[in-house]
Amino acid sequence: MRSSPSSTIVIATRESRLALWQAEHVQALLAQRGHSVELLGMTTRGDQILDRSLSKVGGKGLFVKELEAALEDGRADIAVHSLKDVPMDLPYGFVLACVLEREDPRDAFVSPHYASLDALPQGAVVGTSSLRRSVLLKALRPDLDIQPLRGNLDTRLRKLDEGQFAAIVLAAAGLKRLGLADRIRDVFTQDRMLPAAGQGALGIEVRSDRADLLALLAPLAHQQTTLATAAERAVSRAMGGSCSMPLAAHAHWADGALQLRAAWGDQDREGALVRAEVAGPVDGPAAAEALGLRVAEALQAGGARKAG
Ligand SMILES: NCc1[nH]cc(CCC(=O)O)c1CC(=O)O
Repeated sequence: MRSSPSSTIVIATRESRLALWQAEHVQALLAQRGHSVELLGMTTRGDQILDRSLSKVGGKGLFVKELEAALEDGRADIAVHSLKDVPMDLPYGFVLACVLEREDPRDAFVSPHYASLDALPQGAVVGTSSLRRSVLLKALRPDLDIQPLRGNLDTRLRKLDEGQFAAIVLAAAGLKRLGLADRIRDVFTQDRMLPAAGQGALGIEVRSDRADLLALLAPLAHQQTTLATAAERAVSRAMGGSCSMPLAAHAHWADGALQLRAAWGDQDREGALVRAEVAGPVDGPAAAEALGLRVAEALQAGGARKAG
């Protein structure tokens, strides 16, 4: 049972430095609105399994299940997630209450010795455990030796500094949030490396029966990010997306329209990428979803195959 008074909002959070930053960020936003907020730190299966590629051990749900258990039994009220790590369909009884304004959605090139991907010598070892980043890197530089890289941000940077890799590729958002922006040597433009659905955005999950929290959190929503990420997540959902599929989806606003791009990597044919792009006016969640479905159809028309 929770010991705090019921007027205090309890945030369930993983205990990595990034997760804590994100939970504290939401804590500060709610405090500004006069709410009292406490954090409940937890270790998830995804944090414990560090020796295997996540795509082999059950996917991204690994990072959210324990947090949902805390919401279920009332130990906590809300869970703050990197939207990228939130499965496309939440378990029954849970909803995303809101999506906050997005940080930099791009991927970053980090290296002690080289200024950019193009500057890497032939056959250089590059660390990433993201299938999406692997296929996009292979498409840009087929000669590279892509090796798995797991662990939280500090662990990944330490492995780089120890010399295990010539370079690593990480989300710019995480580095910026932790004050590590000076480690970024280069950022990838979206025509070179398209981000994952939801990258850089935060989502707040609650139990769907908590109308009180849905109302309280609604003002934190950022409408443009909400619609852009809804379109991105619709592509992923339509493709049966999980982290075992190399799929990129990113939407940005241009001239009042939402421009949605996606890329799908064929794991059977190294370096083969299917790309699709659709733009249109989007005035609400249904239109965002429809844009996502159009892009998923275009991917499939180009040869992309759904999972499962
Ligand atoms: N999969 C791990 C993960 N989940 C969220 C982020 C940080 C960036 C974000 O908020 O999207 C990261 C690290 C990374 O991809 O380098």
